[in-house]
Amino acid sequence: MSDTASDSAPLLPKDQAPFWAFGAGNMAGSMISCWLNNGLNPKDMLVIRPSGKPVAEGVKVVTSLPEDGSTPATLLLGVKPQMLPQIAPALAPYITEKTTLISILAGVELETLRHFFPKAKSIVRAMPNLPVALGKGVVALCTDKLTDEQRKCIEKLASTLGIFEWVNENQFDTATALAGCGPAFVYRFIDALAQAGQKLGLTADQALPMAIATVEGAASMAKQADITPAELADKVASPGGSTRKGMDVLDKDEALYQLMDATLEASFKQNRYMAEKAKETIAQ
Ligand SMILES: NC(=O)C1=CN([C@@H]2O[C@H](COP(=O)(O)OP(=O)(O)OC[C@H]3O[C@@H](n4cnc5c(N)ncnc54)[C@H](O)[C@@H]3O)[C@@H](O)[C@H]2O)C=CC1
Ligand SMILES: O=C(O)[C@@H]1CCC=N1
Repeated sequence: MSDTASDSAPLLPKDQAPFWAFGAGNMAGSMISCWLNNGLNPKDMLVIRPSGKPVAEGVKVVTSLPEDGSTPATLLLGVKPQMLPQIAPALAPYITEKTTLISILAGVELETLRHFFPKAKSIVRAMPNLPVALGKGVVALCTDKLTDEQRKCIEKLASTLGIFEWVNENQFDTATALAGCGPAFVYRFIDALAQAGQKLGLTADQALPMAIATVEGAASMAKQADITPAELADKVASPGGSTRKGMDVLDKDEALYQLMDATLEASFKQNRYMAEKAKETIAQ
């Protein structure tokens, strides 16, 4: 894992601009706002989205692809994976031998992206998660080929969003399940922790902030500690105390581990399914 890019280069080198975003919903929108907050020049950015809704001060938003002959040096593809076959034919002519294409589409493989965008200089799959909005996200990355300069630029962009990790493409769906989907699982856990507290007598106004702060504090501590989370758990559990009694419930028949295995496996399988569906469209 890395949280720093290799040097103090600008967020987007001149030769990697203009930077277009095709589709800017929850995820691409969060990435863009983090980059803008960290020095991306809004003038380097063009957002193409059907709603035409503004993104940020100074960023041009259009509802369809420009027809003035302009092309992007870098393009962030942020539509839903199922949209790819519909949007690719119109977008492909804009993706030239000079373009770095960054796709955040869950499940859609490099080979499929290469089929739709054959001329792209490089294609990068990036799997961010929602906390990138705060610069506290996780970004899994893989690519088919990159020059050193492009790699530096990608790492700079990714490190601004949080920490990044290069993975093999055969690890990508697992990274997606763990980190891309992971915030949703953690939010569920927080909600469940708070609801359990309410059932035992706290009000919602008391339980929810306590649950959120407990997870935030525990995660910060796990990040800094020189022992593993499993060992930290044992430090909280005093012999004969109440934590152990609670952990006995989580640990019985490895209940929590089994639940997380099944959870990640279900997400992983859906990523594989989306990959196969996207591949079917290129076989037709
Ligand atoms: N939400 C999340 O936590 C994560 C999402 N992703 C990926 O991000 C992508 C988008 O997901 P969300 O942001 O959650 O969905 P979303 O529905 O918020 O965003 C989709 C965007 O695509 C745009 N769009 C639809 N048709 C278009 C067209 N013809 N031309 C241009 N733009 C078009 C929509 O206007 C919208 O801005 C997906 O591929 C997903 O796999 C990846 C990691 C995490
Ligand atoms: O649910 C999804 O498909 C995307 C991928 C990771 C997070 N959201």
